[in-house]
Amino acid sequence: MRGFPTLRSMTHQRSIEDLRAEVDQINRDLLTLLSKRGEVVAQIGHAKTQEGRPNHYDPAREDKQLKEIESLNQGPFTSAAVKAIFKEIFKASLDLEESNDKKQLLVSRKVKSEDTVLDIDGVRIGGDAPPIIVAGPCSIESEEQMEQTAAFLAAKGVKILRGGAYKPRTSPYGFQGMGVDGLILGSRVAKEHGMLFVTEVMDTRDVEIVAEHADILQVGARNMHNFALLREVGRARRPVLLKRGLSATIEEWLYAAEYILSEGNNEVILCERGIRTYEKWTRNTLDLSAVALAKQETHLPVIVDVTHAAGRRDLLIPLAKAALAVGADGIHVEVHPSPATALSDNEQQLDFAGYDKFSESLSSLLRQPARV
Ligand SMILES: C=C(O[C@@H]1C=C(C(=O)O)C=C[C@H]1O)C(=O)O
Repeated sequence: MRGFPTLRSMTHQRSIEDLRAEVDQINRDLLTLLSKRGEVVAQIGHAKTQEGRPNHYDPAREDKQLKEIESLNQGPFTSAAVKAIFKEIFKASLDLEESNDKKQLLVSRKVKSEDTVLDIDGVRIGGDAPPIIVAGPCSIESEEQMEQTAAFLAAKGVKILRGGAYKPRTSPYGFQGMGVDGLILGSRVAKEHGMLFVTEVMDTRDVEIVAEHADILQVGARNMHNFALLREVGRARRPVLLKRGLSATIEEWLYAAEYILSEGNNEVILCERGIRTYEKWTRNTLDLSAVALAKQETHLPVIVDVTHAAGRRDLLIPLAKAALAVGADGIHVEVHPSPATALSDNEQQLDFAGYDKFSESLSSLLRQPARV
């Protein structure tokens, strides 16, 4: 039939409203399919987590799907347009997998929104407690050294005495620590002065003996990735001070804490101690954003080891002030009666006069709980 369209043929052309109603229905169908896809993807994500796969992102799998989609595409959209849409779907799917994973982390605020406050024999750490000071020598060296340090620090109101009995030294020929004798000495001296004793454990085989003598077990920066040790301290019924690894990302640090919590030990104190960067004027670079982020993402107390972060005495006061300003729940600082003759870290430990100046400079900040 030729000529102008008749009224009848025109009625075949559907109205915009009618077409839009169909689009609305297609949107609903697409959404149903997308949600269904999201549920399946979430199950894939869960399976990956259970298998212990470190990455959810799988570019090869995404690529395979894009190739198939391209070969099936018959228009009207170009392959580039269809692929762009699917890439968005993959991205949203990956976000879903990863956020589900985070949601389940025991360290996360999504699982426990309120601050964890440790109460170790009346010493409160985290939440609304005023910031604590953990102080003492790098290594336990002698009775006289420990006695003098504990007496001095206890008189200044310090409640937690540190001191290494097992030392992770760069050189195997460096002083390796006093071992069990150091544990016995450190715990006795701390007790005599009404202090808690924190010391590092480096080996799964030592966890039991260290837990017998220490009030808090320290996992050092070099062992943050020692998953067997993390699990073992997770089984020990003692609070754990977990230092961030030298080159660990914040995520790796929090996963390390997760290892401990996953074994049933919820009493973990995170400790930022500076990370390795290209900077040479400081031993490490204090990562203040890690402190703020760890406080934001987790419910655990976070303290800052200013001694190792700086590696030099002249920066301890400003760095400690900065740490408290970003919400740290405490400061870790090395103090030795005679740093020049110390068997380890003699560049960075404070002597007693230095500690006096340090604590006076921080006194107003130490009275108040950290508030950001
Ligand atoms: C769902 C998966 O995880 C991610 C999301 C994908 C998707 O949405 O199709 C594909 C690969 C991964 O990056 C998977 O590995 O299959």
